[in-house]
Amino acid sequence: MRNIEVSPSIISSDLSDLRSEIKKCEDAGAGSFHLDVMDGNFVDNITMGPDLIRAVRKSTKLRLDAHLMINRPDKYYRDFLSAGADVLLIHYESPVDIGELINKFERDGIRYGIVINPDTEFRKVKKYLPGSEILLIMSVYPGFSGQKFINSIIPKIKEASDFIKSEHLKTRIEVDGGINDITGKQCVENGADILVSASYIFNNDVYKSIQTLKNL
Ligand SMILES: O=C(CO)[C@H](O)[C@H](O)COP(=O)(O)O
Repeated sequence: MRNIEVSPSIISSDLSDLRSEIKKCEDAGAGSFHLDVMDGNFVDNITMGPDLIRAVRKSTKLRLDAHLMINRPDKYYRDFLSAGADVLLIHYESPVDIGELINKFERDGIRYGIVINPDTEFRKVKKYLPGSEILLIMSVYPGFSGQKFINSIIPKIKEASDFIKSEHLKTRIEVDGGINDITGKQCVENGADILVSASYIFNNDVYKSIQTLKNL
């Protein structure tokens, strides 16, 4: 497995704890951090904004992906970039013109990835993949950590992986939601490159669980 991306959304909101947890994840071999940005509209939850991302940025040099679960990624994406996010993950389901937003990213050299919810078919985003660094396949309905992995998304990972190989694209497949040693293994076997995980890591020994996912 190439990359374990830790989602620190369930770590304490105490900043010194956040820093020590981040350090622990780095020492365990995490490849990047996944920052869940939720606005209480696109999903039924509110989480980190640019200021918290800025705090995480100060604590790590690893890649920061900002997963924008918000209604207006077009209006706010610059705030996340200036806070220190490296890659913007935008939902196909966002109520904005995704094609137009991607054109802006391409023009301005912004790194981005496309996210699809469990019910969204892979074929809908095929055309956006050539410039997309990441295709994030959600394995839960976005909004909350600690949900159960939805098994029916597995064929979508395989379909995306076959397509990416046949088109010789560089897009990496990431899976997020309910990832543990068992579900993570299924994702890897079907072509996932990056696994995002929060509860499996933080409800267990951080070092051991990151190592287990890395070794899948
Ligand atoms: O927030 C989420 C969905 O919106 C994620 O599922 C989170 O990034 C990972 O959490 P967990 O590993 O507990 O499923």
